[in-house]
Amino acid sequence: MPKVLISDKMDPQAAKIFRERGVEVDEITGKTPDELKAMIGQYDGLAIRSSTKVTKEILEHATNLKVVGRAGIGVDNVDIPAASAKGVVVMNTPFGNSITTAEHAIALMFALARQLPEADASTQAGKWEKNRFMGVELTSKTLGLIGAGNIGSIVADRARGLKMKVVAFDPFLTPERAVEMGVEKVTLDELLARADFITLHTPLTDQTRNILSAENLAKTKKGVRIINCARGGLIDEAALKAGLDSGHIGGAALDVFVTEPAKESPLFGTPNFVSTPHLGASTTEAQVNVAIQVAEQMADFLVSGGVTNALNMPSLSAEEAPKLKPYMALAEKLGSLVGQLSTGAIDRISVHTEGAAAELNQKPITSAVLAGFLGTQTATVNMVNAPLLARDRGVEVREIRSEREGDYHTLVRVSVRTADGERSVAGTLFGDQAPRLVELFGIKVEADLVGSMLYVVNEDAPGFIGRLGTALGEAGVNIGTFHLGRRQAGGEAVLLLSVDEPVTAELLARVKALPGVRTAMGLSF
Ligand SMILES: NC(=O)C1=CN([C@@H]2O[C@H](COP(=O)(O)OP(=O)(O)OC[C@H]3O[C@@H](n4cnc5c(N)ncnc54)[C@H](O)[C@@H]3O)[C@@H](O)[C@H]2O)C=CC1
Ligand SMILES: O=C(O)CCC(=O)C(=O)O
Repeated sequence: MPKVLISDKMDPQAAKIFRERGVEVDEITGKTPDELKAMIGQYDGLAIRSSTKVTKEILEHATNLKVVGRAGIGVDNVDIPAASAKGVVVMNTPFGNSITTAEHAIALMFALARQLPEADASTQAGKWEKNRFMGVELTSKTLGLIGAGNIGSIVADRARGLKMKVVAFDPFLTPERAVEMGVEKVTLDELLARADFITLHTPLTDQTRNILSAENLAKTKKGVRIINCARGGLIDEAALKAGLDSGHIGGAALDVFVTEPAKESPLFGTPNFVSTPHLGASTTEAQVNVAIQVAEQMADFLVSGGVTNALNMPSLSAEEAPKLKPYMALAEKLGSLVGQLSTGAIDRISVHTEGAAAELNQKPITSAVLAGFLGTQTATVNMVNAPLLARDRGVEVREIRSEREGDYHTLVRVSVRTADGERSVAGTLFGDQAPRLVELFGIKVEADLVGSMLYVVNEDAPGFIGRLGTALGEAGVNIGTFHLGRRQAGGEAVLLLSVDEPVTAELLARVKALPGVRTAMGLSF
């Protein structure tokens, strides 16, 4: 039974779903990195929010880990390249908390417009400072939206409901989508010059870091009010403080900070500054949503191989997974076969699907071929890290589909190119389930690739099979299955035998010494 650790505070629905789906679960929150390192080795899955930092060091100790699930959107707390290199799938729940976060941005916009936190503190202090708190209306004001994705588009919708004019800067926003959202697509400079309120909804990337830098803040309208419910680091906090102090910036509300938890900041205590402790996603509804989603996604993956919302692997629905499973087994065996039989550097692998196989999601099939192929060279490869490893090794990967059936109703062909040219192997599924090799370097064969196998290339001549059988018998090796193919009578022939023991160097020497043998190799699947 797979075992999952929930290491951050999460709605109880998550643990309930894991248990219902046959996944054992421990809920242990608040552990230090060292404590997590010591315990992570026993888990197949790790469910987190933002507190747990899934670093390279933690991953090094995660000997059984297959999946990290983030109950939320941002995955800045997960070292995705390190997870990918280790073959660990990283998933998030990209929609479960979007409405809640958008509402928080709107709440902070109102808080700034009417100085609600300061008015509240003053009133509760018994001051009744009616004349001190003069607000502004939102109606007819211009809201500058930086980032018009899931959350940004909900903010735009709510702002339009408040009769605001919305201008948006997002390099990936199409003109059609801008029209659909009812926003005006503008450049960043135009947004800075026109907006009365600016709200940020982008991830933190090299392009967005300090997108509100001192220079850009200086381009804003005097009195602008700024809201950040996305990520710390999008605004230069020192420049923001200077802008608030000078009065150029009329107000700022931050839910997120460069350093979190933000227990101290030069911004604290600044007039017209409002802050919340990364509460964007903190509503009952959002937390139930993300907890359910993350548990369902992780359980799907651990129990049936379905992949949803993975950031480092192609998606594979729970319905697709059982259909693809036998293909992935076939693809992995074919990849492993070409890996074991190839000598010399391979610079290209092509995965060609024909018939029924061509109608399926190709990415998992290709990843399985690469995992099988690279598994012959390195121990720590799986479908997650195989495409990266192939790229790192300079192997070009091609996918070709032909929906028309050939000799078989479904076929996967794997071709590898080396300095000596291109060679291929092909396989099908018998009864849509059982992987079978049907072609080996241009020779028709029909073989189960299973366990220890002996591969022999010989000259097709009478008496050879008898001599080989005798040699194996004398070596005390029992033959399980025997598969034969030849290019033409009297030409090159191929033998694939499954044997009950691993093929030893001594056995290979005996076989190679037989007259007519061109090559002999041990294979294992
Ligand atoms: N405060 C909180 O508790 C929460 C914060 N978030 C954060 O909110 C942010 C936005 O989340 P979503 O809307 O779901 O993401 P999303 O991926 O749907 O949207 C992000 C948008 O940013 C745009 N973008 C990327 N680079 C840009 C650039 N250089 N300039 C302008 N726009 C750019 C993208 O094109 C995309 O449209 C994320 O950073 C996420 O982590 C999300 C949930 C809760
Ligand atoms: O889980 C949380 O409270 C933070 C949510 C968040 O920042 C996100 O989903 O990106």
